[in-house]
Amino acid sequence: MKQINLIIFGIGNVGSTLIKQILEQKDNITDLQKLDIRIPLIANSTHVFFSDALTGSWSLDFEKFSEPYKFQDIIDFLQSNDFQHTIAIDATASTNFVKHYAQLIEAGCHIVSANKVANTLDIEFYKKLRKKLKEHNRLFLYETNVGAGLPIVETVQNLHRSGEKIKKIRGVFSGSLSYIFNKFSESEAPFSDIVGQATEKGYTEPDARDDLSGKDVARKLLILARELGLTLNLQDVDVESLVPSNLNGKTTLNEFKARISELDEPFKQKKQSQTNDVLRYVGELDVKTKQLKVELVSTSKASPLGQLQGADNIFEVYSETYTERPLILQGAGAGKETTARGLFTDILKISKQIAHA
Ligand SMILES: NC(=O)C1=CN([C@@H]2O[C@H](COP(=O)(O)OP(=O)(O)OC[C@H]3O[C@@H](n4cnc5c(N)ncnc54)[C@H](O)[C@@H]3O)[C@@H](O)[C@H]2O)C=CC1
Ligand SMILES: N[C@@H](CC=O)C(=O)O
Repeated sequence: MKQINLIIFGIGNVGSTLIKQILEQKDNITDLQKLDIRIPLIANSTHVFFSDALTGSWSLDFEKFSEPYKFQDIIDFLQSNDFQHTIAIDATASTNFVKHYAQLIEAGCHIVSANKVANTLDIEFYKKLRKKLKEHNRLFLYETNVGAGLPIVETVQNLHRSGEKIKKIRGVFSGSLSYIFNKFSESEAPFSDIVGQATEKGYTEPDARDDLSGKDVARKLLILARELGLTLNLQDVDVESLVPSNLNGKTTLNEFKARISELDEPFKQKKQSQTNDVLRYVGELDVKTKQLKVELVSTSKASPLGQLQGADNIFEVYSETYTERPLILQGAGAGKETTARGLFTDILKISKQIAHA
């Protein structure tokens, strides 16, 4: 029996669902996989809760017993406990938090992340992180960075590592925008109401402008491009933003929320003027030309992109083997359950690897 300690940062939609899934599966995993999974620490942006044994009432315990913390408290906790196997889970959307990855690795943690920031900061940060992981013999998995629980990152990595030349990846990379345009195309509701629904369902980023501006899709394209060895940066992605500049930039999130209905009329007009059946927000990565672009397109309802339902993503991978007809991955591309399950899968992959090392 190997003991695996998870320290979880971010207990919002995804983090709290992950805790629920782990607690539900804990006994099965102990019996079948001989892994004793424990969660000795959970934290949000301000408070941490140290626990001997997290139970189903963890959120009440967190409210009552959590305490304000500095990041050094986490490192001190790891050093004083000297756990044999620790995995740090990043279920935040924080840029500040990823700057602590190096310290976590030095303190012995492997990392599993849903947060796309570490993989999309400048290429120097990206390379340094991988060097640090190598020096300390630690693992970093981030399948949920693209397509939530869909295994697109691993598929692209496997094809690339086995020498398959990937030429193009195209598709709908955003679960929230998939949901938004599916609903918007089929209903009379104003655009802003549908964005609100996507946020309520947990599909959007904490700041929905990260989705609407195309930044989230740009990040996903960049993550796949870097897997293929392209040393590009976020600025290299050509993005058609859906947020007018007067609501982006210096506008606070609360101001944006108060004024989001300003998007209703322009989107109504876009819908009325489209030449085809449905709107789709499409990402494309052309490996040869190193061009990454994100744009709103009007497409036939009968096409694979047009047939998407709910918050589904679709990824079409064109390569030397998959030339005429691409390899296709399709399914829910956002949502707390599917994303948490993706994190859980990454945790088990690392656990098995370290348990058998
Ligand atoms: N919701 C979805 O469908 C998917 C989400 N993701 C990613 O999962 C991550 C989390 O998303 P949600 O759970 O929806 O967000 P959320 O807003 O519901 O939760 C974020 C959590 O992170 C915490 N946090 C923020 N800064 C922190 C810091 N510096 N240290 C510790 N905790 C911090 C917040 O207090 C909150 O508990 C994001 O990076 C998102 O891109 C990835 C795939 C799908
Ligand atoms: N906000 C993202 C969530 C997953 O990464 C999306 O809409 O796809």
